Amino acid sequence: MADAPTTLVILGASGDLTRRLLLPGLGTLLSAEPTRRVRVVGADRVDLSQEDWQTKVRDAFAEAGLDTAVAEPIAADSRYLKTDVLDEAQVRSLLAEAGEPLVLYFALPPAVTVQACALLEKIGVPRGTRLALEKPFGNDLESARELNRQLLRVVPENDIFRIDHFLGVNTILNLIGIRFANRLLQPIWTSEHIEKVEIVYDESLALEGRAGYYDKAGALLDMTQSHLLEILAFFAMEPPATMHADEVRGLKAQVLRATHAWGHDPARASRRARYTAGSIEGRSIPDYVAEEGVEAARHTETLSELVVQIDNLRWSGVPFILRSGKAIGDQRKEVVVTFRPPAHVPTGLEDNTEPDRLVLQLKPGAVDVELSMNAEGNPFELEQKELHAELGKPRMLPYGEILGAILDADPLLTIRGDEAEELWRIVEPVLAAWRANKVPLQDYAAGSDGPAGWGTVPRR
Ligand SMILES: O=C1O[C@H](COP(=O)(O)O)[C@@H](O)[C@H](O)[C@H]1O
Repeated sequence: MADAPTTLVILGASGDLTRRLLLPGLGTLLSAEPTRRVRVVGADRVDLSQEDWQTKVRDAFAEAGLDTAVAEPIAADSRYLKTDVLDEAQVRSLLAEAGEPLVLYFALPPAVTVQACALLEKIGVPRGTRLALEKPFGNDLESARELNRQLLRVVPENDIFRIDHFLGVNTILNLIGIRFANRLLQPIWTSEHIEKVEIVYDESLALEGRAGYYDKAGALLDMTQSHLLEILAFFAMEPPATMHADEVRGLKAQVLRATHAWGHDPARASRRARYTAGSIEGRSIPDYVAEEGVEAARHTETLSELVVQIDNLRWSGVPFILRSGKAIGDQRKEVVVTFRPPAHVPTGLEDNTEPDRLVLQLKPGAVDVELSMNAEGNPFELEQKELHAELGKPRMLPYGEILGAILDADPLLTIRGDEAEELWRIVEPVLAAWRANKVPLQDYAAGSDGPAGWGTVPRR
């Protein structure tokens, strides 16, 4: 007899995450892998008829371009179970009705997720149940540790999937290919050859009505503590022998353990700023503090920069500049590797060029290699030339990749408990320095490129 399909229970089924990301992601997964067997169960506190839920599923699948022949049986089989995740009787009944094997996806506010996990600890879950949790994972190192301990009382580590959707982005996964499958780059991926690395995710997007979440998080927690440090981990980890989750996640945790604020001085290693009114591509953007739901007294930053060092043999002395901001005029979503100058350029060649650079563009995906070459006119004059390759369209949305891995019970594309704790351990001293007002909160006009003078590395 064929194995039963995995049941994906989405807790928080009427929410924004489900509509915008999870169901479309699932749609693209099923489009790329139409023979996959999955049952979708929506669960939430609100009243929703079976028809309305199935329409939601159908609409999201259609939006994702999923063939009706694949979409229809899954949508028609999909059920909505009205459930308050904090009510013991209702959760028991949800678990009994959902069937196995089971994935419980918490598309819920973090505080509710924590309470719901406490309830699961009390009532237990069927063996083999997988738990998928969205960021933020805890609100500080201590709460992340406590949440890890609690989750481990419910299911084993490899059944906990801490989500970071950047790990499903093909251009970020390409870091593994570009690093480890190229003889040309492998030997030079060290401090001997690399001068600095910039990991930048500057968005033109402003607050867009997300004050409820963003104003409490800010740029450092929203992007650097999670996504940018995960990119750094892929960029800087030691070479894995295989792509097995235990091995790759172990190597990522290892490099994160060696990561600290530049000079171990979080105040000098970080910068923060907040946008004021401005305009982006004709859209006028109000001052951040004038946005609905923002508390000016929180001093939330919308742009942050953190320089870190990795205290190990491979990376000693190389600054990694992690920067991300909102309402930035010139969107830049890229990893830029600047190489050291050659040890000697033959005397007689006129060299006015910049250092060699490798630019990994994360969105849209492309790779640029900038090299010094003989100029078109005078062969004794060097100029910078760019080799450009497009990465092409991903096979599915990032959430599709991640859901696929969860349904396969493969934790490779999610964050292990100790990694999650390291991410907090790295940024907590920065937050403490900011709270103590050791770093001024600068401002920049929406649509500008942020305050001048950033991107430099303080002397250690
Ligand atoms: O997790 C988040 O990521 C997005 C950026 O990711 P993208 O895939 O949408 O480009 C960011 O805008 C958001 O603030 C943050 O919470």
